[in-house]
Amino acid sequence: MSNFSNQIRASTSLVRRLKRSIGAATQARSFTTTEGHRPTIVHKRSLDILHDPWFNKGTAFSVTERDRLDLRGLLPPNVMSADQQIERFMVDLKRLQVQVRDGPSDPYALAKWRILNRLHDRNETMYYKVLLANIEEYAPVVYTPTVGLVCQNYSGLFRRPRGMYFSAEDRGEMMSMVYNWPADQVDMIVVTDGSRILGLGDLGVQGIGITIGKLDLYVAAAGINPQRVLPVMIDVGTNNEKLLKDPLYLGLQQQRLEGDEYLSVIDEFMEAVFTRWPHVIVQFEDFQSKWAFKLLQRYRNTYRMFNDDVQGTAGVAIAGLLGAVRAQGRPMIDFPKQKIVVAGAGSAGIGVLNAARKTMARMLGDTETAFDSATRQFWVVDAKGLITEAREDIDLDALPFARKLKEVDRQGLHEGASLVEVVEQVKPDVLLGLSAVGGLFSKEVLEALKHSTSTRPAIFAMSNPTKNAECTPEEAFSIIGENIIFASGSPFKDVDLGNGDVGHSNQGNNMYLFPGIGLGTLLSGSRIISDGMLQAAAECLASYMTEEEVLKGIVYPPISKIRDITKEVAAAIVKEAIEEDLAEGYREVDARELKKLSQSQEELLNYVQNNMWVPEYPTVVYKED
Ligand SMILES: NC(=O)C1=CN([C@@H]2O[C@H](COP(=O)(O)OP(=O)(O)OC[C@H]3O[C@@H](n4cnc5c(N)ncnc54)[C@H](O)[C@@H]3O)[C@@H](O)[C@H]2O)C=CC1
Ligand SMILES: CC(=O)C(=O)O
Ligand SMILES: [Mg+2]
Repeated sequence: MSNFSNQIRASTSLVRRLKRSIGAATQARSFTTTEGHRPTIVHKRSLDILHDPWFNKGTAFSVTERDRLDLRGLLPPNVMSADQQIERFMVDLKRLQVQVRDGPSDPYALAKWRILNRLHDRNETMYYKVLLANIEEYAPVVYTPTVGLVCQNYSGLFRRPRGMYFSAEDRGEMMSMVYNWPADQVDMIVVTDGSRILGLGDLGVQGIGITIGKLDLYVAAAGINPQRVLPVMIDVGTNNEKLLKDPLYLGLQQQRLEGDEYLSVIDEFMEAVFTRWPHVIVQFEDFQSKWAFKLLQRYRNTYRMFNDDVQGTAGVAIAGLLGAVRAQGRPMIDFPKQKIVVAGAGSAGIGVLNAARKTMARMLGDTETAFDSATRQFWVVDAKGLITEAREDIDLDALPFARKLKEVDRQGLHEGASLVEVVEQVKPDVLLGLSAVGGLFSKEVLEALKHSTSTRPAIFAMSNPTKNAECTPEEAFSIIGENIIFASGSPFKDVDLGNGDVGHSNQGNNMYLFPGIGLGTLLSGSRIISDGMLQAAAECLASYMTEEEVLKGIVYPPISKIRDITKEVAAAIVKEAIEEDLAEGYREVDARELKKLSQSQEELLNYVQNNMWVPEYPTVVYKED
């Protein structure tokens, strides 16, 4: 344990291969006669048929065919005609041609994604080998920012299905549908309902792209076996008017289910996956805020699940915020003195606020007074401006952070004050954006931040993808000056400050935590994912950065180190699960043995490392069923 981590503890008492063998040995025979008279006889079902270019019809399989061939849930729900399929393909092809001529950047990224995606479909070992060896170059393609563009264009890009689709039409069927997935063991599921994909809003069924991107990182960073990951899309409809009217949209064309109807679908899904795979871990991803918190509360004490946007983001933000304190040359225990303005009070913003307040309060002694005092360090601005107790219909999750009217009055502020006004008056140490509004940290806002009382103001422009970042590092360094800390959710290049120095652009993204949270939970065999485990993950990330790096303004590791940091985070999770008596062991390592090996950090790290899948070809032998 590093000094830094000890300091935290002391000062705060912080305290798939998919069963491709199915049918592989069976040979398909086809008796082709006059079209429409005799059926084609196949000796394959399920994914094998979708992966067979001779018999695959993709989205054109009829509902009855889907039932006969065990395809329910393996395809998006909307059945397409062959003409529609061709139209969709041509629209996509022509759009790409036009865009290649007119503007190179997006199509280039999409073209790279397509090439990688085809490799993913042909050869997973090679795909992950390529990804891992070039993670700095390709993470931005398979993950943010390009994955956002992929989701926006998914109906056009869709070729081969990957993952499972559970739709509102599948109610009552999910318990049997889960058996259509060919893998008997699934370790990690990433699920979305597509309601808030990155900062791009409701993308309906097209949101499956983000679950695939996140699971790519699970394999690359955490070494989760690719045969044991499952991307899931729960299609309860969409409120995206454009998609509702689009004849080529692949999802259910109805308004989203709400209330108990919505909950019953998610409940049924959870029950089904945990019945088939009792040890699976489910990561909720990009659910709109109004459901993110409710679902987390509903399931977190019963199932092995977490919400990445609420909890993963919070941990990453805490690590960065602590790094920003150290970068000022101050002890980390000064964190509770930081004045923090947060723009955005959705699932991510509120998640960060709750966790940051808790960390401060612990540092101050964990009393009620400490909690109150910590709360006063935050000013929250949403679409309606500064949140105060005068806000009508205030969101219950934001209520604890509503500023008292008397206080804001003294500060020359008021209910609904603009972000510029707030930054001008508060002169914060940190300006953190999780608003999904690109350019929100305008010239005026950044000018106002020049008057920060901090010796080294920190700007966290965390919204994704790139175009939604609240500001760019060039803007931040050029307007505020060299002596700042900058982090963004999607990657930006470092800034050449013109004097031989570099302005570091950190990537503050939950990718530094979620793979380790999943891996650590798996290897500990913990029944649930506790706050303590998440706190341990955040502390581990914070302590990963050396004093020298932090003083240079580097508060997050480079993505090239993602496997290493993930291993450390996983070990921290395992250790905490053992301490909280939640660990039940993994495979042949039972709880007692786990406890024993966790006495030595080296042994614990070896245990984690030895359980990480590596993309190397195994020797393949054939055996008849
Ligand atoms: N860097 C990272 O690791 C992560 C980044 N994010 C990003 O955070 C963003 C927000 O995600 P959610 O909280 O789930 O979304 P959300 O839609 O629930 O919340 C957005 C919030 O921003 C506020 N907002 C809108 N316009 C604003 C304005 N002009 N000024 C101030 N606030 C404004 C809204 O009122 C709302 O409170 C997304 O872009 C997402 O990509 C989310 C999770 C992780
Ligand atoms: C990074 C992430 O989870 C998001 O932007 O939603
Ligand atoms: Mg997310």
